Amino acid sequence: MSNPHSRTADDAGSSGGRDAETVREHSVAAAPPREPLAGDAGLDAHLVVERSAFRLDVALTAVPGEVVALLGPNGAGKTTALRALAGLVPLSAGHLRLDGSALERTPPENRPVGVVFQDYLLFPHLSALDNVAFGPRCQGVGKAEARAQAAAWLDRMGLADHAGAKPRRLSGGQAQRVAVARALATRPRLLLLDEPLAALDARTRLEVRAQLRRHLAAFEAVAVLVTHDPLDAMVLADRLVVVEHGRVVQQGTPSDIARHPRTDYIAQLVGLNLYRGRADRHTVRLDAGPSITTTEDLSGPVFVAFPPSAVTLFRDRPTGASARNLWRCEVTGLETHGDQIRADLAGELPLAADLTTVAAAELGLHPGAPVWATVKATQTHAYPA
Ligand SMILES: Nc1ncnc2c1ncn2[C@@H]1O[C@H](COP(=O)(O)OP(=O)(O)OP(=O)(O)O)[C@@H](O)[C@H]1O
Repeated sequence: MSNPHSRTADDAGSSGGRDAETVREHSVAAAPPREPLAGDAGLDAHLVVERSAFRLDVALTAVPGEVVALLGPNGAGKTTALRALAGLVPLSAGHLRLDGSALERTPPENRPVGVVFQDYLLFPHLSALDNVAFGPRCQGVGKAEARAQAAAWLDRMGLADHAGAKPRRLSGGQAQRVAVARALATRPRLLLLDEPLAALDARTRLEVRAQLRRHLAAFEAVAVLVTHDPLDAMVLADRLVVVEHGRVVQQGTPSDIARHPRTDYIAQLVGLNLYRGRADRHTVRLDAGPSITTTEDLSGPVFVAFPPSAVTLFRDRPTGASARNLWRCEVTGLETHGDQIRADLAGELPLAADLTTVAAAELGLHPGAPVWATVKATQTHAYPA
């Protein structure tokens, strides 16, 4: 979702004359009385949105504390789904319940929903502190208390020194964190993030992704993020919901989906072997399993990722091959995707490997076949967790 409305927040001044719609996007006014149903905590949505040549029909559920990523190609309907959750697009059919309360008819400003937009939409005339204090103020919190709450959020985001800065003085990564703080300061029961890292350069993205992951892990309500980027989705989310042509084509944990992609798009996009471990220079000891040698020189908790195409399989233990990143595995599944075969491997390191049909035939791969798998350190990618 690039810009949910055609206007910007330029006219959001520091005093009362703010654009009503802008206010609505970022604030949660006192919610009308709702009648929660017992045992229905979290999100239960069936989003149906009819457009001239497009129909979104997506069921989405999540429990409090869960981070769900909506992943899909351009035009799949991710943005439409996010806007429907925010109340910026009406449902044509279906339902939307949050913590047991029906929200279909609740206007956006009354939904307990926080949104972080792709371009952040920070109010340019307000300091970082006042941007964050804005939500609590709209909820009726007194000025001093709202500012105190905002200061605490900025502190949590590592931005205490930038509280007085206007958005134009903030780096992309800092502005992103202010936008997250602003959304969280309203204490939403549903946090929506639209391509939260897309506006950042590659280097900043790494750092901000790791920080965002920590904040999302600490967030006790439901978070839904939209992204094109499989790595963002896999690192940030507990569960991926892949949408193509307005429909959910697959959902599951990142590792389930990477190992058992159900469409060619997913196979290409989320084909990523991803592990957590602890780095000591170029060696990462995995939380469960062996070590992986990487080119990055890191220490402490990290992720290591490599694509299935980086894995080379051998029938017999390769002689002369470096002992690094060499694992004995067993084929547990084979799936064809176009002219590629994805092999699902179990063993000391569960992983997915892509190979051509010719290579698979030459290796005589079949479920139960023992194989040796290698990955060059240069084809792995390690980054702080
Ligand atoms: N206002 C609109 N009126 C009619 N059709 C629309 C409107 N906005 C989007 N669409 C169509 O709805 C479909 C889904 O668009 P949407 O923006 O939700 O996809 P997306 O998955 O978010 O794509 P992207 O990743 O490119 O942002 C597309 O076919 C798009 O052309």
